[in-house]
Amino acid sequence: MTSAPVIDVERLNLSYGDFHAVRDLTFHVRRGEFYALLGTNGAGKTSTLEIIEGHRTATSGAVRVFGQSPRARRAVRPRMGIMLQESGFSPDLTVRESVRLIGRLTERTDQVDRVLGVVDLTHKAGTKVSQLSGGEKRRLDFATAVYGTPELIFLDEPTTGLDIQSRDDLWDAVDRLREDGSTVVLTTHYLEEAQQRADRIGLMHKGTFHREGTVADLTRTLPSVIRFTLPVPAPVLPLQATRKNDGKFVVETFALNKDLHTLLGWAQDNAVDLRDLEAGPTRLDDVFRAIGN
Ligand SMILES: Nc1ncnc2c1ncn2[C@@H]1O[C@H](COP(=O)(O)OP(=O)(O)OP(=O)(O)O)[C@@H](O)[C@H]1O
Repeated sequence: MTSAPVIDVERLNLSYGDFHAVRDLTFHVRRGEFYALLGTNGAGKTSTLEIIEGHRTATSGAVRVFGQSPRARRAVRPRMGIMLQESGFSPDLTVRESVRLIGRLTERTDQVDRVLGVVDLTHKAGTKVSQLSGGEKRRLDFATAVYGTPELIFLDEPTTGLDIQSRDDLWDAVDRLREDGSTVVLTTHYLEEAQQRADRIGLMHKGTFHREGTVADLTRTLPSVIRFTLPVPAPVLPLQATRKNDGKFVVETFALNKDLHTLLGWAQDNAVDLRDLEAGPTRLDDVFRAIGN
């Protein structure tokens, strides 16, 4: 990964009438990076992406994509693959015709059969869009990001409605695009997908960043959690724990390994059966839950 920025956003503002949807937002996405733009409902993610994609004009601020205005469509558009939440393919076109259309609209070159293979729709090539299942339509939407291996790919809730196999296939295809050097910008409410893959995350709330950084940056300020249930009666615990309404004990810690070691040693020494034991690093879900607290 080199450090050349593919996307530069400086003090971006967007108002819808009196409503200030994006507020002084600044961020950069580097070439080859996997950047996840996450946030609460109505945080301003779609509005921000629409400006970067050239679909909407900012109220103020500067946005550059490949060093150019996103409004310079002829220069910028062929280099971007945009998988929207709904691509709006005509219901009367076949899958093959739709994929061919992507080539014409994006001015990228590729082999239609290759793209059909990547999105696993070869067997549906002659089927009309209106006859596809929800998941198959979503895979056809994904073809817009795959066609011609664009340098910059936007994935807007890409796995919504996909079964596990199709999700895994989609992420495998994204991995291959990244191996070819593509930069990826993801929005999703499936936080685990971002946690597993994103190099950096911009976490939006009310039009601006609540936090920005790597997953480790975002999670390090919150404690890890150990949960378990105990048989009654049990000897006094070696750690400070809170007993929840469901009977589970919860230990919050910034020293997960050490405290887990202590707990397991105590259980063994006292022949205590630790039931339903769960322990793990802080998850992005917890960072989200802490927004506004
Ligand atoms: N065309 C519009 N006119 C007026 N307000 C709008 C318009 N589009 C979006 N908004 C408002 O701007 C705010 C940001 O919306 P946006 O769609 O960018 O959020 P989001 O982060 O993508 O949300 P979600 O996760 O719910 O999809 C919301 O409060 C929304 O109601």
